[in-house]
Amino acid sequence: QCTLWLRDRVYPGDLYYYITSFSIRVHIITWNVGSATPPDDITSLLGLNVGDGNTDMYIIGLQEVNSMINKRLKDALFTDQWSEVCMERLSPFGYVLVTSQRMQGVLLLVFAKYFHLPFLRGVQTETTRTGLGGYWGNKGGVSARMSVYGHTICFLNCHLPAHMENSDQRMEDFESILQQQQFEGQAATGVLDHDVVFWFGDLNFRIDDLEMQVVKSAIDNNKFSILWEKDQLNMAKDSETVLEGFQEGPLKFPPTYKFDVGTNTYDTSGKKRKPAWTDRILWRLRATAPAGAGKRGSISGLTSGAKVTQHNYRSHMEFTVSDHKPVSSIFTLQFPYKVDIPLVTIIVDDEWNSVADATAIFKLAPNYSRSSWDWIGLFKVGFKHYKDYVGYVWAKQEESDFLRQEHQVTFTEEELPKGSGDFILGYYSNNMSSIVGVTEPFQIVLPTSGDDTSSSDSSDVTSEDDSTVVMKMRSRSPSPRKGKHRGHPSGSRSRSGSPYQAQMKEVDVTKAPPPSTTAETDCKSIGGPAEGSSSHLSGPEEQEKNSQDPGV
Ligand SMILES: O=P(O)(O)O[C@H]1[C@H](O)[C@@H](OP(=O)(O)O)[C@H](OP(=O)(O)O)[C@@H](OP(=O)(O)O)[C@H]1O
Repeated sequence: QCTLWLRDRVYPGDLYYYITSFSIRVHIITWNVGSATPPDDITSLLGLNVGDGNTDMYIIGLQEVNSMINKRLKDALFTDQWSEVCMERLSPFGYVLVTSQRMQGVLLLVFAKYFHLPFLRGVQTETTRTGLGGYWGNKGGVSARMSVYGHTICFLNCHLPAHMENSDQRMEDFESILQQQQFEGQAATGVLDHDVVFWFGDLNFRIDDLEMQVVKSAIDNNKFSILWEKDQLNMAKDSETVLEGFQEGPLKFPPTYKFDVGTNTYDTSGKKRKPAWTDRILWRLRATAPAGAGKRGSISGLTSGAKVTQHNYRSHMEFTVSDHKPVSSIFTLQFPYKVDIPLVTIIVDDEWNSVADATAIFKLAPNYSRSSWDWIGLFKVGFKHYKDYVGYVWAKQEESDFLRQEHQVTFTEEELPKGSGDFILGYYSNNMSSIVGVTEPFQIVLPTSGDDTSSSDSSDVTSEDDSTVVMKMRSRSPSPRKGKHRGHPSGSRSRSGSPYQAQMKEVDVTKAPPPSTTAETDCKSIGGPAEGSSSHLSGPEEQEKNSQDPGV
Protein backbone atom coordinates (compact mmCIF):
# COMPACT_ATOMS: atom_id res chain seq x y z
CA GLN A 1 0.00 0.00 0.00
CA CYS A 2 1.08 3.57 0.17
CA THR A 3 3.83 4.41 2.58
CA LEU A 4 3.61 7.96 3.74
CA TRP A 5 5.84 10.11 5.86
CA LEU A 6 6.43 13.74 6.62
CA ARG A 7 9.38 15.17 4.79
CA ASP A 8 9.36 18.90 4.48
CA ARG A 9 7.36 22.08 4.60
CA VAL A 10 7.14 24.63 1.82
CA TYR A 11 5.39 27.92 1.39
CA PRO A 12 4.07 28.18 -2.15
CA GLY A 13 2.52 31.63 -2.35
CA ASP A 14 0.11 32.08 0.48
CA LEU A 15 -0.48 28.37 0.86
CA TYR A 16 1.12 26.54 3.71
CA TYR A 17 1.18 22.83 3.50
CA TYR A 18 3.21 19.73 3.92
CA ILE A 19 5.10 17.84 1.33
CA THR A 20 4.74 14.17 1.92
CA SER A 21 6.61 11.48 0.13
CA PHE A 22 4.77 8.36 -0.82
CA SER A 23 5.16 5.41 -3.10
CA ILE A 24 3.02 3.06 -5.13
CA ARG A 25 3.89 -0.32 -6.52
CA VAL A 26 3.04 -1.01 -10.15
CA HIS A 27 3.17 -4.40 -11.86
CA ILE A 28 3.36 -4.21 -15.66
CA ILE A 29 2.89 -7.13 -18.04
CA THR A 30 3.26 -7.23 -21.81
CA TRP A 31 2.41 -10.27 -23.88
CA ASN A 32 1.81 -10.94 -27.54
CA VAL A 33 -0.73 -13.70 -27.03
CA GLY A 34 -0.73 -14.79 -30.66
CA SER A 35 -4.52 -15.11 -30.93
CA ALA A 36 -4.50 -17.82 -28.26
CA THR A 37 -7.22 -18.27 -25.70
CA PRO A 38 -6.03 -17.53 -22.16
CA PRO A 39 -4.33 -20.36 -20.29
CA ASP A 40 -6.23 -21.81 -17.36
CA ASP A 41 -3.92 -20.38 -14.75
CA ILE A 42 -2.20 -16.99 -14.97
CA THR A 43 -1.46 -16.82 -11.25
CA SER A 44 2.31 -16.89 -11.71
CA LEU A 45 2.19 -14.24 -14.44
CA LEU A 46 0.37 -11.93 -12.06
CA GLY A 47 2.74 -12.91 -9.24
CA LEU A 48 -0.22 -13.69 -7.03
CA ASN A 49 1.49 -16.84 -5.76
CA VAL A 50 4.60 -15.01 -4.57
CA GLY A 51 3.43 -11.44 -4.08
CA ASP A 52 3.26 -9.77 -0.71
CA GLY A 53 -0.07 -8.17 -1.61
CA ASN A 54 1.57 -4.78 -1.81
CA THR A 55 1.05 -4.21 -5.50
CA ASP A 56 -1.16 -1.15 -5.95
CA MET A 57 -1.76 -1.33 -9.69
CA TYR A 58 -1.63 -3.92 -12.44
CA ILE A 59 -1.13 -2.73 -15.99
CA ILE A 60 -1.63 -5.43 -18.60
CA GLY A 61 -0.75 -4.79 -22.24
CA LEU A 62 -1.61 -7.52 -24.72
CA GLN A 63 -1.11 -7.78 -28.45
CA GLU A 64 -2.75 -10.10 -30.98
CA VAL A 65 -5.82 -10.67 -28.83
CA ASN A 66 -8.12 -12.58 -31.14
CA SER A 67 -10.32 -10.07 -32.92
CA MET A 68 -12.69 -12.72 -34.17
CA ILE A 69 -13.39 -13.84 -30.63
CA ASN A 70 -14.00 -10.26 -29.65
CA LYS A 71 -16.40 -9.71 -32.52
CA ARG A 72 -18.48 -12.69 -31.49
CA LEU A 73 -18.50 -11.68 -27.86
CA LYS A 74 -19.24 -8.10 -28.71
CA ASP A 75 -22.54 -9.19 -30.19
CA ALA A 76 -23.34 -11.03 -27.01
CA LEU A 77 -22.47 -7.93 -24.98
CA PHE A 78 -19.55 -9.63 -23.31
CA THR A 79 -15.97 -8.54 -23.22
CA ASP A 80 -12.99 -10.50 -24.52
CA GLN A 81 -11.74 -13.59 -22.74
CA TRP A 82 -8.47 -11.98 -21.71
CA SER A 83 -10.16 -9.11 -19.91
CA GLU A 84 -12.45 -11.63 -18.25
CA VAL A 85 -9.68 -13.89 -17.04
CA CYS A 86 -7.65 -10.96 -15.70
CA MET A 87 -10.68 -9.60 -13.83
CA GLU A 88 -11.52 -13.07 -12.50
CA ARG A 89 -8.03 -13.55 -11.11
CA LEU A 90 -7.43 -10.05 -9.77
CA SER A 91 -10.80 -9.11 -8.24
CA PRO A 92 -10.54 -11.57 -5.30
CA PHE A 93 -7.39 -9.69 -4.31
CA GLY A 94 -9.18 -6.35 -4.27
CA TYR A 95 -8.17 -5.12 -7.73
CA VAL A 96 -10.80 -3.29 -9.73
CA LEU A 97 -10.66 -2.55 -13.45
CA VAL A 98 -10.06 1.20 -13.68
CA THR A 99 -10.11 1.47 -17.45
CA SER A 100 -9.47 -0.57 -20.55
CA GLN A 101 -8.88 0.20 -24.18
CA ARG A 102 -8.76 -2.07 -27.15
CA MET A 103 -7.75 -1.50 -30.75
CA GLN A 104 -8.22 -4.75 -32.65
CA GLY A 105 -5.68 -7.10 -31.10
CA VAL A 106 -4.00 -4.45 -28.93
CA LEU A 107 -5.54 -4.38 -25.47
CA LEU A 108 -4.65 -2.36 -22.39
CA LEU A 109 -6.11 -3.11 -18.95
CA VAL A 110 -5.51 -0.95 -15.88
CA PHE A 111 -6.36 -2.34 -12.45
CA ALA A 112 -5.95 -0.77 -9.02
CA LYS A 113 -6.76 -1.71 -5.45
CA TYR A 114 -10.28 -0.44 -4.88
CA PHE A 115 -9.28 2.05 -2.20
CA HIS A 116 -7.14 3.95 -4.68
CA LEU A 117 -10.10 4.67 -6.96
CA PRO A 118 -10.95 8.10 -5.49
CA PHE A 119 -7.38 9.22 -6.15
CA LEU A 120 -7.11 8.09 -9.77
CA ARG A 121 -8.50 11.07 -11.62
CA GLY A 122 -8.73 12.38 -15.14
CA VAL A 123 -8.63 8.87 -16.62
CA GLN A 124 -8.46 9.05 -20.41
CA THR A 125 -7.54 6.60 -23.12
CA GLU A 126 -6.22 7.01 -26.66
CA THR A 127 -5.69 4.78 -29.67
CA THR A 128 -3.50 5.25 -32.71
CA ARG A 129 -3.48 2.99 -35.75
CA THR A 130 -0.32 2.74 -37.72
CA GLY A 131 -1.08 -0.37 -39.78
CA LEU A 132 -1.54 0.12 -43.51
CA GLY A 133 -0.21 3.65 -43.36
CA GLY A 134 -2.41 4.56 -40.40
CA TYR A 135 -5.67 3.06 -41.67
CA TRP A 136 -5.57 -0.29 -39.92
CA GLY A 137 -5.40 -1.04 -36.23
CA ASN A 138 -3.46 -4.29 -36.42
CA LYS A 139 -0.44 -2.23 -35.44
CA GLY A 140 -0.23 0.93 -33.36
CA GLY A 141 -0.65 1.97 -29.77
CA VAL A 142 -3.28 2.26 -27.07
CA SER A 143 -2.72 4.28 -23.94
CA ALA A 144 -4.32 5.17 -20.65
CA ARG A 145 -3.43 8.24 -18.65
CA MET A 146 -4.52 9.46 -15.25
CA SER A 147 -3.35 11.37 -12.25
CA VAL A 148 -2.42 9.12 -9.39
CA TYR A 149 -2.63 11.02 -6.09
CA GLY A 150 -1.91 14.18 -8.08
CA HIS A 151 0.91 12.85 -10.29
CA THR A 152 0.38 12.25 -13.97
CA ILE A 153 1.12 8.81 -15.37
CA CYS A 154 0.69 7.48 -18.88
CA PHE A 155 0.77 3.80 -19.87
CA LEU A 156 1.37 3.16 -23.57
CA ASN A 157 1.01 -0.32 -25.05
CA CYS A 158 2.32 -0.65 -28.62
CA HIS A 159 2.48 -3.31 -31.28
CA LEU A 160 5.02 -2.05 -33.79
CA PRO A 161 5.77 -3.48 -37.25
CA ALA A 162 7.42 -6.87 -37.49
CA HIS A 163 10.62 -7.99 -39.23
CA MET A 164 14.32 -7.27 -39.07
CA GLU A 165 14.41 -4.67 -41.82
CA ASN A 166 11.69 -2.45 -40.29
CA SER A 167 13.64 -0.89 -37.44
CA ASP A 168 13.29 2.63 -38.89
CA GLN A 169 9.61 2.07 -39.50
CA ARG A 170 9.19 1.05 -35.86
CA MET A 171 10.79 4.29 -34.73
CA GLU A 172 8.65 6.30 -37.16
CA ASP A 173 5.50 4.63 -35.94
CA PHE A 174 6.44 5.25 -32.33
CA GLU A 175 6.96 8.94 -33.08
CA SER A 176 3.70 9.09 -34.93
CA ILE A 177 1.88 7.48 -31.97
CA LEU A 178 3.43 10.05 -29.64
CA GLN A 179 2.41 12.88 -31.93
CA GLN A 180 -1.13 11.72 -32.43
CA GLN A 181 -1.98 10.86 -28.86
CA GLN A 182 -3.15 14.11 -27.29
CA PHE A 183 -5.22 14.15 -24.14
CA GLU A 184 -7.60 16.81 -22.91
CA GLY A 185 -6.41 19.07 -20.13
CA GLN A 186 -3.80 21.67 -19.49
CA ALA A 187 -0.75 20.05 -18.00
CA ALA A 188 -0.40 16.69 -19.66
CA THR A 189 -1.53 16.85 -23.25
CA GLY A 190 0.92 14.47 -24.89
CA VAL A 191 2.25 11.15 -23.69
CA LEU A 192 5.68 12.60 -22.89
CA ASP A 193 4.19 15.47 -20.86
CA HIS A 194 3.30 13.07 -18.07
CA ASP A 195 5.38 12.86 -14.90
CA VAL A 196 5.99 9.18 -15.58
CA VAL A 197 5.48 7.26 -18.83
CA PHE A 198 5.59 3.49 -19.15
CA TRP A 199 6.07 2.29 -22.72
CA PHE A 200 5.71 -1.41 -23.35
CA GLY A 201 4.47 -3.93 -25.86
CA ASP A 202 5.60 -6.05 -28.76
CA LEU A 203 7.96 -3.37 -29.97
CA ASN A 204 9.29 -5.95 -32.42
CA PHE A 205 12.96 -4.86 -32.40
CA ARG A 206 15.35 -7.58 -33.51
CA ILE A 207 19.00 -8.52 -33.10
CA ASP A 208 20.99 -7.17 -36.04
CA ASP A 209 23.98 -8.65 -37.82
CA LEU A 210 24.71 -11.70 -35.70
CA GLU A 211 24.18 -15.10 -37.30
CA MET A 212 21.50 -17.41 -35.96
CA GLN A 213 24.18 -19.78 -34.57
CA VAL A 214 25.86 -16.98 -32.63
CA VAL A 215 22.57 -15.79 -31.19
CA LYS A 216 21.51 -19.28 -30.15
CA SER A 217 24.86 -20.07 -28.64
CA ALA A 218 24.79 -16.82 -26.62
CA ILE A 219 21.33 -17.77 -25.35
CA ASP A 220 22.37 -21.35 -24.51
CA ASN A 221 25.35 -20.06 -22.58
CA ASN A 222 23.50 -17.25 -20.82
CA LYS A 223 25.81 -14.71 -22.47
CA PHE A 224 23.08 -12.20 -23.19
CA SER A 225 25.45 -9.25 -23.10
CA ILE A 226 26.84 -10.32 -26.48
CA LEU A 227 23.40 -9.71 -27.90
CA TRP A 228 22.62 -6.44 -26.11
CA GLU A 229 24.75 -4.27 -28.33
CA LYS A 230 23.14 -5.62 -31.49
CA ASP A 231 19.65 -5.20 -30.20
CA GLN A 232 18.00 -2.66 -32.48
CA LEU A 233 16.22 -0.83 -29.66
CA ASN A 234 19.43 -0.51 -27.65
CA MET A 235 21.15 0.84 -30.74
CA ALA A 236 18.33 3.28 -31.43
CA LYS A 237 18.56 4.60 -27.84
CA ASP A 238 21.96 6.07 -28.78
CA SER A 239 20.76 7.83 -31.91
CA GLU A 240 17.04 8.59 -31.72
CA THR A 241 16.09 11.83 -29.99
CA VAL A 242 12.59 10.57 -29.25
CA LEU A 243 14.08 7.85 -27.03
CA GLU A 244 15.93 10.37 -24.87
CA GLY A 245 15.05 9.82 -21.25
CA PHE A 246 13.63 6.34 -21.75
CA GLN A 247 15.17 3.79 -19.45
CA GLU A 248 15.11 0.04 -19.45
CA GLY A 249 16.44 -2.58 -17.08
CA PRO A 250 19.05 -5.07 -18.21
CA LEU A 251 17.78 -7.87 -20.45
CA LYS A 252 18.82 -10.77 -18.25
CA PHE A 253 16.22 -13.13 -19.64
CA PRO A 254 16.38 -15.00 -22.94
CA PRO A 255 14.79 -13.41 -26.02
CA THR A 256 11.02 -13.83 -25.81
CA TYR A 257 10.44 -14.45 -29.55
CA LYS A 258 9.89 -16.62 -31.52
CA PHE A 259 8.88 -20.00 -30.05
CA ASP A 260 7.09 -22.97 -31.49
CA VAL A 261 3.67 -22.78 -29.86
CA GLY A 262 3.32 -25.22 -26.99
CA THR A 263 7.07 -25.42 -26.40
CA ASN A 264 10.12 -23.58 -25.15
CA THR A 265 11.90 -24.24 -28.43
CA TYR A 266 12.85 -21.36 -30.68
CA ASP A 267 11.18 -21.30 -34.12
CA THR A 268 11.76 -24.45 -36.11
CA SER A 269 9.26 -23.49 -38.83
CA GLY A 270 10.23 -22.63 -42.37
CA LYS A 271 10.39 -18.95 -41.32
CA LYS A 272 13.32 -19.71 -38.96
CA ARG A 273 13.04 -16.33 -37.22
CA LYS A 274 16.10 -15.25 -35.29
CA PRO A 275 15.33 -15.01 -31.55
CA ALA A 276 14.81 -11.42 -30.39
CA TRP A 277 13.72 -9.33 -27.41
CA THR A 278 10.60 -8.13 -29.17
CA ASP A 279 8.69 -7.67 -25.92
CA ARG A 280 9.88 -4.80 -23.76
CA ILE A 281 8.99 -2.52 -20.86
CA LEU A 282 10.58 0.93 -20.62
CA TRP A 283 9.88 4.00 -18.52
CA ARG A 284 10.59 7.70 -18.68
CA LEU A 285 10.49 10.46 -16.09
CA ARG A 286 9.49 13.91 -17.20
CA ALA A 287 12.43 16.28 -17.21
CA THR A 288 12.90 17.91 -13.84
CA ALA A 289 12.19 21.62 -13.65
CA PRO A 290 15.24 23.89 -13.29
CA ALA A 291 16.66 24.21 -9.80
CA GLY A 292 14.72 26.72 -7.73
CA ALA A 293 11.54 26.43 -9.74
CA GLY A 294 8.66 25.68 -7.49
CA LYS A 295 9.99 27.43 -4.42
CA ARG A 296 7.22 29.97 -4.74
CA GLY A 297 4.55 27.63 -5.81
CA SER A 298 5.55 26.71 -9.33
CA ILE A 299 3.55 23.71 -10.36
CA SER A 300 6.32 22.35 -12.53
CA GLY A 301 8.74 22.50 -9.62
CA LEU A 302 6.44 20.42 -7.53
CA THR A 303 5.74 17.80 -10.15
CA SER A 304 9.41 16.95 -10.47
CA GLY A 305 11.13 14.63 -8.09
CA ALA A 306 9.39 11.40 -9.01
CA LYS A 307 11.59 8.36 -8.64
CA VAL A 308 11.12 5.00 -10.31
CA THR A 309 12.73 1.85 -8.95
CA GLN A 310 12.55 -1.33 -10.98
CA HIS A 311 12.44 -4.44 -8.80
CA ASN A 312 12.51 -7.04 -11.50
CA TYR A 313 12.32 -7.41 -15.27
CA ARG A 314 11.69 -10.93 -16.42
CA SER A 315 10.08 -13.28 -18.87
CA HIS A 316 7.74 -16.17 -18.08
CA MET A 317 8.91 -19.26 -19.92
CA GLU A 318 6.14 -21.44 -18.49
CA PHE A 319 3.53 -19.92 -20.80
CA THR A 320 3.54 -21.66 -24.15
CA VAL A 321 0.21 -20.75 -25.77
CA SER A 322 1.82 -18.11 -27.97
CA ASP A 323 4.96 -17.76 -30.09
CA HIS A 324 5.99 -14.97 -27.66
CA LYS A 325 6.70 -15.28 -23.94
CA PRO A 326 5.17 -12.75 -21.57
CA VAL A 327 7.43 -10.15 -19.97
CA SER A 328 6.72 -8.45 -16.66
CA SER A 329 8.26 -5.86 -14.43
CA ILE A 330 7.51 -4.52 -10.97
CA PHE A 331 8.22 -0.91 -10.11
CA THR A 332 7.98 1.34 -7.12
CA LEU A 333 7.07 4.91 -8.00
CA GLN A 334 8.02 7.42 -5.36
CA PHE A 335 6.58 10.92 -5.42
CA PRO A 336 7.34 13.97 -3.32
CA TYR A 337 3.78 14.76 -2.30
CA LYS A 338 0.38 13.15 -2.21
CA VAL A 339 -3.14 14.40 -2.89
CA ASP A 340 -5.26 12.22 -0.67
CA ILE A 341 -8.35 14.21 0.17
CA PRO A 342 -11.30 12.41 -1.36
CA LEU A 343 -13.90 14.56 -3.06
CA VAL A 344 -16.59 12.65 -1.21
CA THR A 345 -16.39 11.04 2.21
CA ILE A 346 -18.89 8.31 3.04
CA ILE A 347 -19.54 7.32 6.62
CA VAL A 348 -21.13 3.99 7.36
CA ASP A 349 -21.57 1.76 10.41
CA ASP A 350 -19.35 -1.29 10.83
CA GLU A 351 -22.28 -3.63 10.45
CA TRP A 352 -25.76 -3.67 8.96
CA ASN A 353 -27.82 -6.23 10.86
CA SER A 354 -31.23 -5.17 9.62
CA VAL A 355 -32.73 -3.24 6.77
CA ALA A 356 -33.14 -0.32 9.14
CA ASP A 357 -29.33 -0.10 9.49
CA ALA A 358 -28.83 0.36 5.77
CA THR A 359 -28.01 4.04 5.79
CA ALA A 360 -24.89 6.04 5.13
CA ILE A 361 -23.86 9.65 5.41
CA PHE A 362 -21.88 11.37 2.71
CA LYS A 363 -20.03 14.67 2.78
CA LEU A 364 -18.92 16.54 -0.30
CA ALA A 365 -15.69 18.53 -0.48
CA PRO A 366 -16.47 22.24 -0.97
CA ASN A 367 -15.00 22.24 -4.46
CA TYR A 368 -16.74 19.05 -5.58
CA SER A 369 -19.13 19.66 -8.45
CA ARG A 370 -21.94 17.23 -7.89
CA SER A 371 -24.47 16.07 -10.40
CA SER A 372 -27.99 14.98 -9.61
CA TRP A 373 -27.03 11.78 -11.46
CA ASP A 374 -24.38 10.85 -8.92
CA TRP A 375 -25.07 7.59 -7.13
CA ILE A 376 -23.77 5.50 -4.27
CA GLY A 377 -23.19 1.86 -5.05
CA LEU A 378 -23.09 -1.08 -2.69
CA PHE A 379 -20.25 -3.34 -3.82
CA LYS A 380 -19.39 -6.81 -2.57
CA VAL A 381 -15.72 -6.95 -1.59
CA GLY A 382 -14.00 -8.53 -4.59
CA PHE A 383 -16.03 -6.55 -7.14
CA LYS A 384 -14.56 -6.30 -10.61
CA HIS A 385 -15.39 -2.83 -11.80
CA TYR A 386 -17.54 0.13 -10.88
CA LYS A 387 -20.64 -1.28 -12.55
CA ASP A 388 -20.32 -4.46 -10.57
CA TYR A 389 -22.62 -3.23 -7.81
CA VAL A 390 -25.16 -5.16 -5.80
CA GLY A 391 -27.43 -2.17 -5.35
CA TYR A 392 -27.35 1.58 -5.61
CA VAL A 393 -29.13 4.71 -4.47
CA TRP A 394 -29.05 8.13 -6.05
CA ALA A 395 -26.87 10.50 -4.03
CA LYS A 396 -29.80 12.66 -3.28
CA GLN A 397 -29.67 16.05 -1.64
CA GLU A 398 -32.98 17.48 -0.51
CA GLU A 399 -33.43 21.20 -1.05
CA SER A 400 -33.60 21.60 2.70
CA ASP A 401 -30.18 19.85 2.85
CA PHE A 402 -28.60 22.36 0.56
CA LEU A 403 -26.61 24.18 3.22
CA ARG A 404 -25.91 21.10 5.29
CA GLN A 405 -22.53 19.49 5.19
CA GLU A 406 -23.80 15.96 5.57
CA HIS A 407 -26.39 14.06 3.60
CA GLN A 408 -27.98 10.75 4.34
CA VAL A 409 -28.92 7.98 1.96
CA THR A 410 -30.96 4.90 2.72
CA PHE A 411 -30.87 1.57 0.94
CA THR A 412 -34.20 -0.17 0.67
CA GLU A 413 -34.59 -3.89 1.13
CA GLU A 414 -34.61 -4.54 -2.61
CA GLU A 415 -31.12 -3.01 -2.90
CA LEU A 416 -29.64 -5.23 -0.22
CA PRO A 417 -28.05 -8.64 -0.54
CA LYS A 418 -29.58 -11.58 1.21
CA GLY A 419 -27.36 -13.30 3.74
CA SER A 420 -24.06 -11.91 4.89
CA GLY A 421 -20.77 -10.70 3.52
CA ASP A 422 -18.28 -7.88 3.36
CA PHE A 423 -19.21 -4.83 1.32
CA ILE A 424 -18.09 -1.31 0.61
CA LEU A 425 -19.96 1.76 -0.51
CA GLY A 426 -18.60 3.78 -3.43
CA TYR A 427 -19.73 7.24 -4.56
CA TYR A 428 -19.87 7.50 -8.36
CA SER A 429 -19.44 10.95 -9.84
CA ASN A 430 -21.34 11.33 -13.06
CA ASN A 431 -19.34 14.40 -14.09
CA MET A 432 -16.03 12.65 -13.58
CA SER A 433 -17.18 9.19 -14.70
CA SER A 434 -15.42 7.60 -11.77
CA ILE A 435 -15.67 6.59 -8.14
CA VAL A 436 -14.68 9.58 -6.00
CA GLY A 437 -15.27 8.20 -2.52
CA VAL A 438 -15.21 4.75 -0.93
CA THR A 439 -15.73 3.33 2.54
CA GLU A 440 -13.70 0.66 4.21
CA PRO A 441 -15.26 -2.79 4.14
CA PHE A 442 -18.20 -3.31 6.48
CA GLN A 443 -20.35 -6.32 7.19
CA ILE A 444 -23.89 -6.95 6.14
CA VAL A 445 -25.63 -9.68 8.07
CA LEU A 446 -29.24 -9.92 7.03
CA PRO A 447 -31.70 -12.78 7.34
CA THR A 448 -31.39 -15.13 4.36
CA SER A 449 -34.47 -15.59 2.23
CA GLY A 450 -33.62 -17.40 -0.92
CA ASP A 451 -31.32 -16.43 -3.68
CA ASP A 452 -27.98 -14.74 -3.65
CA THR A 453 -28.24 -11.32 -5.18
CA SER A 454 -24.54 -10.83 -5.64
CA SER A 455 -24.05 -9.60 -9.14
CA SER A 456 -22.66 -11.43 -12.10
CA ASP A 457 -20.26 -9.94 -14.55
CA SER A 458 -21.04 -8.42 -17.86
CA SER A 459 -19.84 -5.45 -19.76
CA ASP A 460 -20.87 -3.52 -22.73
CA VAL A 461 -18.70 -3.17 -25.76
CA THR A 462 -19.20 -0.34 -28.14
CA SER A 463 -17.46 -0.01 -31.41
CA GLU A 464 -16.62 3.18 -33.19
CA ASP A 465 -15.60 1.36 -36.30
CA ASP A 466 -14.37 -2.03 -37.29
CA SER A 467 -10.92 -1.58 -35.88
CA THR A 468 -11.42 0.21 -32.57
CA VAL A 469 -13.41 -1.32 -29.79
CA VAL A 470 -13.95 0.58 -26.57
CA MET A 471 -15.18 -1.43 -23.67
CA LYS A 472 -17.58 0.29 -21.37
CA MET A 473 -18.84 -1.41 -18.26
CA ARG A 474 -22.44 -2.12 -17.59
CA SER A 475 -24.28 -3.53 -14.65
CA ARG A 476 -23.69 -7.16 -14.05
CA SER A 477 -27.37 -7.83 -13.64
CA PRO A 478 -28.84 -8.96 -16.95
CA SER A 479 -31.08 -5.95 -17.04
CA PRO A 480 -30.33 -3.82 -14.04
CA ARG A 481 -33.30 -2.86 -11.98
CA LYS A 482 -35.66 -3.91 -14.71
CA GLY A 483 -39.17 -3.63 -13.42
CA LYS A 484 -38.12 -1.97 -10.18
CA HIS A 485 -37.01 1.41 -11.38
CA ARG A 486 -36.10 3.91 -8.81
CA GLY A 487 -37.24 7.45 -9.21
CA HIS A 488 -34.87 10.25 -9.88
CA PRO A 489 -33.83 12.20 -6.79
CA SER A 490 -35.06 15.52 -8.12
CA GLY A 491 -38.51 14.08 -8.26
CA SER A 492 -39.24 16.33 -11.20
CA ARG A 493 -38.33 13.70 -13.75
CA SER A 494 -38.22 10.07 -13.18
CA ARG A 495 -35.41 7.94 -14.46
CA SER A 496 -35.71 4.34 -15.24
CA GLY A 497 -33.01 1.70 -15.32
CA SER A 498 -29.60 1.82 -13.76
CA PRO A 499 -27.19 4.71 -13.28
CA TYR A 500 -25.24 3.17 -16.11
CA GLN A 501 -28.11 3.59 -18.51
CA ALA A 502 -28.54 7.17 -17.46
CA GLN A 503 -24.92 7.87 -18.11
CA MET A 504 -24.81 6.20 -21.48
CA LYS A 505 -27.75 8.27 -22.58
CA GLU A 506 -25.83 11.39 -21.71
CA VAL A 507 -22.71 10.16 -23.47
CA ASP A 508 -24.72 9.66 -26.61
CA VAL A 509 -26.04 13.17 -26.74
CA THR A 510 -23.02 15.20 -25.72
CA LYS A 511 -20.40 16.13 -28.19
CA ALA A 512 -18.93 19.25 -26.62
CA PRO A 513 -15.48 19.01 -25.02
CA PRO A 514 -15.67 17.92 -21.42
CA PRO A 515 -15.32 20.56 -18.75
CA SER A 516 -12.43 20.68 -16.32
CA THR A 517 -13.35 18.61 -13.37
CA THR A 518 -13.21 19.63 -9.79
CA ALA A 519 -10.59 16.97 -9.34
CA GLU A 520 -8.32 19.12 -11.36
CA THR A 521 -9.21 22.16 -9.32
CA ASP A 522 -8.44 20.09 -6.30
CA CYS A 523 -4.99 19.20 -7.61
CA LYS A 524 -4.23 22.75 -8.57
CA SER A 525 -5.28 24.12 -5.23
CA ILE A 526 -2.47 22.32 -3.55
CA GLY A 527 0.02 22.94 -6.26
CA GLY A 528 -0.45 19.82 -8.35
CA PRO A 529 -0.57 19.76 -12.10
CA ALA A 530 -3.68 20.80 -13.95
CA GLU A 531 -5.30 17.70 -15.36
CA GLY A 532 -7.37 16.55 -18.25
CA SER A 533 -10.77 15.15 -17.64
CA SER A 534 -12.48 11.99 -18.64
CA SER A 535 -15.89 13.43 -17.94
CA HIS A 536 -18.38 12.92 -20.71
CA LEU A 537 -20.78 15.56 -19.56
CA SER A 538 -21.26 19.11 -20.68
CA GLY A 539 -23.52 20.80 -23.16
CA PRO A 540 -27.28 21.00 -23.34
CA GLU A 541 -28.12 17.78 -21.52
CA GLU A 542 -26.04 18.79 -18.57
CA GLN A 543 -27.40 22.32 -18.53
CA GLU A 544 -30.91 21.01 -18.63
CA LYS A 545 -30.15 18.79 -15.69
CA ASN A 546 -28.45 21.55 -13.80
CA SER A 547 -31.50 23.73 -14.04
CA GLN A 548 -33.46 21.03 -12.24
CA ASP A 549 -30.80 20.02 -9.83
CA PRO A 550 -31.24 21.36 -6.33
CA GLY A 551 -27.60 20.78 -5.59
CA VAL A 552 -26.05 22.66 -8.49
O1 LIG B 1 1.66 -8.58 -41.20
P1 LIG B 1 1.59 -7.88 -39.91
O2 LIG B 1 0.27 -7.29 -39.61
O3 LIG B 1 2.74 -6.95 -39.70
O4 LIG B 1 1.72 -9.00 -38.78
C1 LIG B 1 2.90 -9.68 -38.65
C2 LIG B 1 2.94 -10.90 -39.54
O5 LIG B 1 1.86 -11.75 -39.23
C3 LIG B 1 4.22 -11.63 -39.33
O6 LIG B 1 4.19 -12.83 -40.08
P2 LIG B 1 5.09 -13.02 -41.38
O7 LIG B 1 6.48 -13.10 -40.85
O8 LIG B 1 4.61 -14.30 -41.94
O9 LIG B 1 4.86 -11.82 -42.21
C4 LIG B 1 4.47 -11.99 -37.91
O10 LIG B 1 5.80 -12.34 -37.85
P3 LIG B 1 6.35 -13.71 -37.38
O11 LIG B 1 5.51 -14.78 -37.98
O12 LIG B 1 7.74 -13.69 -37.86
O13 LIG B 1 6.26 -13.68 -35.92
C5 LIG B 1 4.28 -10.81 -36.98
O14 LIG B 1 4.28 -11.31 -35.67
P4 LIG B 1 5.02 -10.57 -34.48
O15 LIG B 1 6.47 -10.56 -34.82
O16 LIG B 1 4.71 -11.48 -33.33
O17 LIG B 1 4.44 -9.21 -34.37
C6 LIG B 1 3.00 -10.07 -37.19
O18 LIG B 1 2.98 -8.92 -36.39
